Amino acid sequence: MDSRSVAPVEKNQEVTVEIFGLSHDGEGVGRAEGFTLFVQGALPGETVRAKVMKVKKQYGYAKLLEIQVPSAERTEAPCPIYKQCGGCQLQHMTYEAQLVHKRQQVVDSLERIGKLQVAGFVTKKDERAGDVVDAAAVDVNVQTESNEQGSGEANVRTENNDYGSGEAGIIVHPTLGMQDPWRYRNKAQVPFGMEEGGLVGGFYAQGSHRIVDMEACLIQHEQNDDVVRQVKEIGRSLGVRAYDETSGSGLLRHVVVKYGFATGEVMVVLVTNGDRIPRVDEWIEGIRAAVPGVQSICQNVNTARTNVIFGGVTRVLWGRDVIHDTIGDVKFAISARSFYQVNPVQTEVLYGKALQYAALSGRETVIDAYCGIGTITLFLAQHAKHVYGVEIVPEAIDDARGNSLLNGITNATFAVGKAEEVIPAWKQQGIAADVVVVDPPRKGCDAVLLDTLLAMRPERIVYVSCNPATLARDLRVLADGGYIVAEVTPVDMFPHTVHVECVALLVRQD
Ligand SMILES: C[S@@+](CC[C@H](N)C(=O)[O-])C[C@H]1O[C@@H](n2cnc3c(N)ncnc32)[C@H](O)[C@@H]1O
Repeated sequence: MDSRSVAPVEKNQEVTVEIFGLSHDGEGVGRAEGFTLFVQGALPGETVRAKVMKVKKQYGYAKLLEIQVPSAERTEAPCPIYKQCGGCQLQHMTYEAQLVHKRQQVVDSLERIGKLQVAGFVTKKDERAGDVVDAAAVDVNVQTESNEQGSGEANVRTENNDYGSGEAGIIVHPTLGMQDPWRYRNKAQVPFGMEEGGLVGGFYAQGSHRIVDMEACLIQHEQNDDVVRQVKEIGRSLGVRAYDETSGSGLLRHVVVKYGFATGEVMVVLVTNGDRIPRVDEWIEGIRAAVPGVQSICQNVNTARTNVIFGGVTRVLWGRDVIHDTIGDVKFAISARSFYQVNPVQTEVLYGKALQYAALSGRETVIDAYCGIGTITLFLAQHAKHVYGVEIVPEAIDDARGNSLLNGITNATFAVGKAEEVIPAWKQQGIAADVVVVDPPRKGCDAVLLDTLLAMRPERIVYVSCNPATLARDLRVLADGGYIVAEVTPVDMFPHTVHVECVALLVRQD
């Protein structure tokens, strides 16, 4: 059936939309003439005029023209390139409202996807560092029509860890946000291109591959902005040509900058379309002179006609192959390619919550599945008898082993492989964990791994997730297998974007 004959609105029509919710991509969700429309830039509670751009069978997309009734949660986005860039999606919403929205996203997923019961909301102060948000205000801020959080009881079960049989529902805490939610990123990955004025480096204009020059990114640490500016200047002075993805010609594709918040150490990686960097000594001298904290200058070669940033070969042009950073009292070596959380301030909050949920006494055997470079593993090792970490990327496990040596940690064992293969093998060898921590990629845990956990029966499972939808799916499986999903704490790792990270605690029922 032709969608036009079904939908009560049509393309290019101007309509008034009452916005009642926020999509997981940060668009306002509303209705015009009973038809659901997604309107970028609109907020719940607003009435807007919008132009219909695309009509599908059940819903459509409309462009914001005018805000007729603004939301109290609306704020002026401070970034001058916010609308063109697309890297942030929520700058037009107050930070407090963003935190509420993120919690609601988690509640929605648990209820709708996991079919799990969420406890009535707690009238308690928000745990946001240094600031206080009345959770009652949070409570009324319902993001979608079908979501009611109820009034709830006091959040006392966390203290005595008595979750009963779980019938009271999952406690979903307020999102742990940042005191200062700006300039938090420790890594910049900036694409380079050519415009009429010469070399530019910045971001892809929305919906295109045109690179727009950028002087500053407000969620990036100032140091990284500064380094990118300096590198751009050096490239211009050396007459470097940026890579052109249409012709496949030109040299400089990306500049990646990593910054250790705790150490001040800087790594600069030039991603090049080819092996040879003409006048490489001048590059090195230029960067060393302009960037005081630089400890490592690397080249990564990527000649593939792809959007993927890094190619297979990385070499050191000057200095070390790693920089260091610390989270809490654990020191990490970070190489050009290794995964390291981009918001170090909130990483400490996230790992602290995972550690709290693990409730270690020092006598436990712990498994850390999807362990990356051993970040959570080494945190746990300081409080457990022994920790086993498993990760699929061999280089990450090399880093993890190096990081345990760096910290003098001797009670951590690492294995390369798929968690869903290595952990069943460990179980067969008689390794039984008291606590298991999982921190999978967005697609969540493999079904075999979940079955293995149910068979291994650890007392606690701590699930760290960057995707509430797959978290909810997996929690359902674990709940059906005899675990109480006790608590979930969202942690805001990426302020002003729609991304939300969570830590969930599951306790064995018997
Ligand atoms: C979200 S990251 C977590 C890393 C680490 N816990 C941290 O906080 O830095 C997920 C990790 O899982 C790894 N991974 C993906 N699939 C895997 C699998 N099937 N088995 C083991 N590790 C896997 C990825 O390489 C990545 O390092």
